[in-house]
Amino acid sequence: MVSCQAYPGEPLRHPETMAQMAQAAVQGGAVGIRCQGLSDISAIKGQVDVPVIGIWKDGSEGVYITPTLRHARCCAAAGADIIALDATGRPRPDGRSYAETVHALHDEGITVMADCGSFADAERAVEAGSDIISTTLAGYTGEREKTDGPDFELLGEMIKAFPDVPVLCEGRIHTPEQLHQVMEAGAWAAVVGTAITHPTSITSWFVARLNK
Ligand SMILES: CC(=O)N[C@H](C=O)[C@@H](O)[C@H](O)[C@H](O)COP(=O)(O)O
Repeated sequence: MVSCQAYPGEPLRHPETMAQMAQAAVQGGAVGIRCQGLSDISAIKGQVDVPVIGIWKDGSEGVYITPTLRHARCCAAAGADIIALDATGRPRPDGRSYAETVHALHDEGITVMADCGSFADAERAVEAGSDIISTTLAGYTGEREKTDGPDFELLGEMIKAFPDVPVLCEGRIHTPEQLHQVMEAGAWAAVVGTAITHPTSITSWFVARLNK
């Protein structure tokens, strides 16, 4: 699957642009799209037939990926097929726990993906009944080192501990070879973002190599 996101203030941050990006990714073989924000979700849902994982990023510190039940409900209303949310134990702006949020969403028939930053998050996410658990926040919550590539160690631990739960690998998959390794390790699916859809980062990788 491919994550199509542009960050605040960036030139590509426009729903139509992200919808075009998503279509281009699907043409290349993506079987699902992850995207951010209500406008992007609805624009992309209008243009692709593959499942869409929706998130709403609000802020940039603490719990910012779909931080409350309201954010998650809005993503579902915008058309997302799966809603991903921060599954850490950190305080959430609406005071609900992750588990309470998942239970409320399940009552409404919404499929939930848990963005985890550690094995403890994954345990809590499975306990809460998450439909999919993911390594998305590994390296971003201070609990694990930010590895150069995907966090293979956490991925392996999650696959081993939860054989009956779909485990998705997301975060810093930068090459086709890394994607292959992730799937060989037993991931149920993987999301690649920056390396496919963020030209500013990709350009900077080339520039950094020249300046080394
Ligand atoms: C930590 C966080 O906020 N991750 C975000 C989650 O939606 C995105 O910024 C990432 O691009 C996405 O997870 C895909 O990962 P990568 O771009 O590394 O392939």
